Amino acid sequence: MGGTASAPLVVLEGIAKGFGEGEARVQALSDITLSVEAGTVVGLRGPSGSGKSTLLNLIACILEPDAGRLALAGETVWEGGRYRRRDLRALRREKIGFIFQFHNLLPFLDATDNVALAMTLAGTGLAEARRRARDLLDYLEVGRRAAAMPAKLSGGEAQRVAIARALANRPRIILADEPTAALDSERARVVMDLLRQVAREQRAAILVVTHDEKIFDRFDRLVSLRDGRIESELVPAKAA
Ligand SMILES: Nc1ncnc2c1ncn2[C@@H]1O[C@H](COP(=O)(O)OP(=O)(O)OP(=O)(O)O)[C@@H](O)[C@H]1O
Repeated sequence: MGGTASAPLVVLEGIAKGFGEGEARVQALSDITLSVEAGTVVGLRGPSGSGKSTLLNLIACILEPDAGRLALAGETVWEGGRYRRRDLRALRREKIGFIFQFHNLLPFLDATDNVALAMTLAGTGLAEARRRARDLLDYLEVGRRAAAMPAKLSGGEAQRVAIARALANRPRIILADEPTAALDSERARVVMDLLRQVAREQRAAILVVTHDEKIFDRFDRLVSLRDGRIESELVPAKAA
């Protein structure tokens, strides 16, 4: 890793993104400059339509920016009107883990295989993938549910399985879209504390889109978007 070890894992410089043409044009993001270091959990908040999902999708290379520079894990990924990497799918698989509001577990695979699948798709053999899946489920304290089908898991358990899946390929960057929206306060805090632990122990950068005020104190930084711009940023007071 050498010189890039201490560089921020996510860097956006002057990023802009619009949708549509002419009268119907919507400027979803304007002049976004933001860096996220390893070991940090950043919250993204803002009113509906302020650009939170667009920002996450740009970092994930699912949407292409119109202007600016995007660098992930020390590598410039988009600049000067084009992607600097050809294989965006491989980039996503290697560098990024995703966690969604509704965990999106596959209903016909048990917890272990939901996690293992992410690894086999990336080329890991099935036996090794299952072994690591069980280790991850243990790490997230849901190991005793390893053989359960998603329909039998509680919301909090399912979200931990989804986090295990997001960690499967050891991504340094984790993007989460409202990961606690379907959970009560207690479980939401547990999930956020797990994400904090992952950030610290695995030196990951985690960005979480959230409307959920009950977890605001769990972030290292809380960035507020309004009308596609960064309106403010604060360091929340930490609750015990
Ligand atoms: N694919 C698209 N085509 C056209 N307009 C879009 C598209 N995606 C987003 N937008 C517009 O871009 C702006 C930002 O949307 P975005 O979904 O990023 O907001 P958000 O902050 O995530 O909102 P919410 O909290 O409701 O999910 C909105 O005006 C939205 O209507």
